[in-house]
Amino acid sequence: MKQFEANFDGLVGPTHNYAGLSYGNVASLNNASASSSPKQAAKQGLKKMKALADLGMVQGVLAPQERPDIASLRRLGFSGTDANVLAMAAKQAPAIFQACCSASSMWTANAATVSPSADTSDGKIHFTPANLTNKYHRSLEPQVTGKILQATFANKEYFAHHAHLPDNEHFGDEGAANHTRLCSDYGKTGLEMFVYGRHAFDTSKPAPKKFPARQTLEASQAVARLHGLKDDNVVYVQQNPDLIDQGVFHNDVIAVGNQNVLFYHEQAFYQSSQAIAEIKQKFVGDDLHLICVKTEEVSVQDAIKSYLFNTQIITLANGDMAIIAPTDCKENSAVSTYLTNLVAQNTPIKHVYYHDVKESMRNGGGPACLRLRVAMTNKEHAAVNQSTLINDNQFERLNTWVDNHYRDTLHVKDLCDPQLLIESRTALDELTQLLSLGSVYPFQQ
Ligand SMILES: N=C(N)NCCC[C@H](NC(=O)CCC(=O)O)C(=O)O
Repeated sequence: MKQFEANFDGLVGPTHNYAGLSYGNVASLNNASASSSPKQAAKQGLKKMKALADLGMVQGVLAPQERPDIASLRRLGFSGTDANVLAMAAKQAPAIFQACCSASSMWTANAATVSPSADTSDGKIHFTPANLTNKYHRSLEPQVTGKILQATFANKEYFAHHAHLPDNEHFGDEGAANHTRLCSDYGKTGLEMFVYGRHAFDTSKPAPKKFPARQTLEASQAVARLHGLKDDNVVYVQQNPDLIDQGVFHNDVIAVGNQNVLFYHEQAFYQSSQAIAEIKQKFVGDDLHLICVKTEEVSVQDAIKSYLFNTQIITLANGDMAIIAPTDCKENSAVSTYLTNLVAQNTPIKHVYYHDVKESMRNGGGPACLRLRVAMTNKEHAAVNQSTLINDNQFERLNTWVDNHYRDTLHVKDLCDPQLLIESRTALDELTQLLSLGSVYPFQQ
């Protein structure tokens, strides 16, 4: 039976804006209050999805969330009509209000952790939505993310869905951004690598000093248990705390893996040589390619600015691997030189394709942030909600939908416009028809 890895990208929502919400994510802080283009952001994302579909990849889409999140604002005591809730919150608590307007669910690498059926004890694909406790605006996502995942992967014979971990920072979980699966083939049992930032229940252990560690070891261990993974097929690696303090807020900013390739910066991991030794020892297969980028080749700052490691590494139909990189990598001389040399070396990576995802990059989200990977068999592929898969028709329909409902520009001051809430809800109601999701949003209950 054929095995492959699908990418499910987050569709950018109608309220995409730069609110400087993510302390520790340098791009988010640097671009706070810049004006955004929700329409361009969504179309950039769709263009990348279509490019991968045209490369023969299985490409899906995960719907955005209802923003402004009126229900969350009411839970905080803002009351009256929806318009009044918007006006009251925007006036009395602008930072909280802006957090309730974020389109951050677009970064579906943070939507969940996914364990393919070749790894799990019950032979199903397991999903655990990330609780994203460290950032308030992201902590609003897991409930609806769970509903969207269950409407996308509905067939209980093939897909198992867990509740997100407890909403407490001891179990801070940022999903697939801190999870990499190494395997000799997508359909064979893989080594699932969980990267965490701190030990929540043992403060004697190393931890970053300046920026928060958003993922805890205990959260990663809980997900591995829930997914029924065997200890021999799991490795826990601590992120280098010094790098978190330089702005590496998720592991997918400094490392990325695909099948038998781990592409990472030499400073990525704490006690790196022990971590790599354990990965080598546990990897099932013989030709593991560890592509370690040295600081003198690409500095940590260049890696963070260009998102060299927030690239997607995909396996094409002919077996070659390709890197999907943001154009920011092309614009950085050290990084573009590195990539040009890389494809000429003797590694499985033979091609680099650049994509403009600048609207997302300005909030610290690159190509890999925008996608959730799901390795699957043909039968599991057939069991997915087919309306969520990108083909020529669905691409056209979604682009037209964006053209009809999205604003060309948006500024933080526009977020309390009652018309924007109406536009967003109208758009999402139509989207749930387009993607055959059913009523997944609070406003539809
Ligand atoms: N690396 C991965 N997998 N995901 C990137 C997430 C970026 C996101 N930015 C934001 O949420 C900024 C929102 C704002 O400031 O408006 C975050 O920090 O959680």
